[in-house]
Amino acid sequence: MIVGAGYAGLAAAARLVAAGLGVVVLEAADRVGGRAFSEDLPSGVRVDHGAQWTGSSQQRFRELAARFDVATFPAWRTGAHVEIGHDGTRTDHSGPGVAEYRRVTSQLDELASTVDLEQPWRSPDFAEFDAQSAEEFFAAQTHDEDAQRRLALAVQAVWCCEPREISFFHVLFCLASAGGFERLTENGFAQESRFSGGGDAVAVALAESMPGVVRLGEPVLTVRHTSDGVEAITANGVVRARRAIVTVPPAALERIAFDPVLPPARRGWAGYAPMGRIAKVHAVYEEPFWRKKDRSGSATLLSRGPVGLVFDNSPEDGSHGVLVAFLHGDRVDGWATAPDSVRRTEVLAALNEVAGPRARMPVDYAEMAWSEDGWTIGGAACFVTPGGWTEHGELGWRAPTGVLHWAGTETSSVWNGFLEGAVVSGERAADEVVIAFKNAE
Ligand SMILES: Cc1cc2nc3c(=O)[nH]c(=O)nc-3n(C[C@H](O)[C@H](O)[C@H](O)COP(=O)(O)OP(=O)(O)OC[C@H]3O[C@@H](n4cnc5c(N)ncnc54)[C@H](O)[C@@H]3O)c2cc1C
Repeated sequence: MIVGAGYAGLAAAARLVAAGLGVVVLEAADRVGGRAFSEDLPSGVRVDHGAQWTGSSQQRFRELAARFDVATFPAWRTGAHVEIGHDGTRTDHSGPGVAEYRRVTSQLDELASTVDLEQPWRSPDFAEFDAQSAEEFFAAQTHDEDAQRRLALAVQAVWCCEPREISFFHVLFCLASAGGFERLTENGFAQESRFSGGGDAVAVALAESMPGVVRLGEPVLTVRHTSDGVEAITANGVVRARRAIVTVPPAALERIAFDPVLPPARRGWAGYAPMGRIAKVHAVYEEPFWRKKDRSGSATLLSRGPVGLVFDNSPEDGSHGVLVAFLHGDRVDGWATAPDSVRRTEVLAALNEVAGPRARMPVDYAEMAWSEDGWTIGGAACFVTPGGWTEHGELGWRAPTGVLHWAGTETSSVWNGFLEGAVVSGERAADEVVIAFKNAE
């Protein structure tokens, strides 16, 4: 059995079905896709509340998309980028601190190149890097406050937390898993293209390719496991299997009662792996009016407001204009709990800064704060707090617990935190199950 019908669970299921095994996927929500969730707004525009981009170096995911004829198109980028500085200064280029920022990020790449992705605890200076936060490392490398603000925004954008919260080793590990800082943060890599049918289109196609396998609206409440098998008690009954692959993010494990309780390392790991905080807000317009002024619609906001990044998320056919605002880390916390009208006003004020007064008058408007999502409880992924890798990485990260196997993007050595990581993790866990069955024959 598989717990969770996000990309990890569906990729695992497809691998097991291909190996001729009987599989059931238990999904709490009433849809597949997990952190990839697309929706048609009243204007007819389809938006991605969750994952939206893919890049050509995300090989397994692209292969799956091609298998199901899910088309992609290049993300909209032409025109000038806007940057709003911490003091509100607006420029059409990058402001101060860029050279120093680049010096530190190339240092990060150098350190990341030494990370052992399969056994991270064997990496050089592992314990030293894991003991400190990214903030501590940055402060020791540069006194340039503008560069530090840029580094902070990069951490917020990628890990959806603050530099003070995240293990510096975890930053290096993720950089290594993606192939470098540039691939994570610069246009044309992780943000190269979007899906014509939405970020969950491949998930929907995968589920449809395995009729009867996925059971929606079936949250797993308790998992009883022995050396002989596993029993999941769901809201609808009991499901039994020889092995289980659990794909929920570590932070969501606390919603499942395990009997017997999970080993200390696995529980400890989950305690060091909180979910990031992210919200996306889409504002839809009759046309992408910013392009008439040769603006790309993309912006970096180093100012104090809730919005950190803005992109042109217009549909492929250009029938409407869509701006998407990203809110991350501390910036989400106060915003998400503010009254509707305050949240909307703050986001539209930021879009006004970026694209001009027409941005204040969208024809459609949609918010999604992932911390409010009942089953995923945050995003884009879990991050690891200082000391977590050292305390529990070796035994708690993804080593199987008897008949329980662990998947989900957080367990991936490749593109950890991304769709690609989810697929790779699901296939790896499925292979563990197949090998376990062969060994038992
Ligand atoms: C706002 C946002 C933007 C993102 N943008 C991108 C992007 O552009 N590109 C990219 O590559 N990645 C992006 N990501 C990350 C990407 O979405 C994730 O890495 C990926 O979807 C994780 O897949 P998963 O299968 O590991 O986990 P999930 O998608 O979280 O799947 C886990 C599933 O388990 C279910 N579940 C939880 N608890 C239970 C339970 N008790 N019983 C049964 N089911 C349960 C959940 O409902 C969920 O469906 C983004 C994420 C977010 C939130």
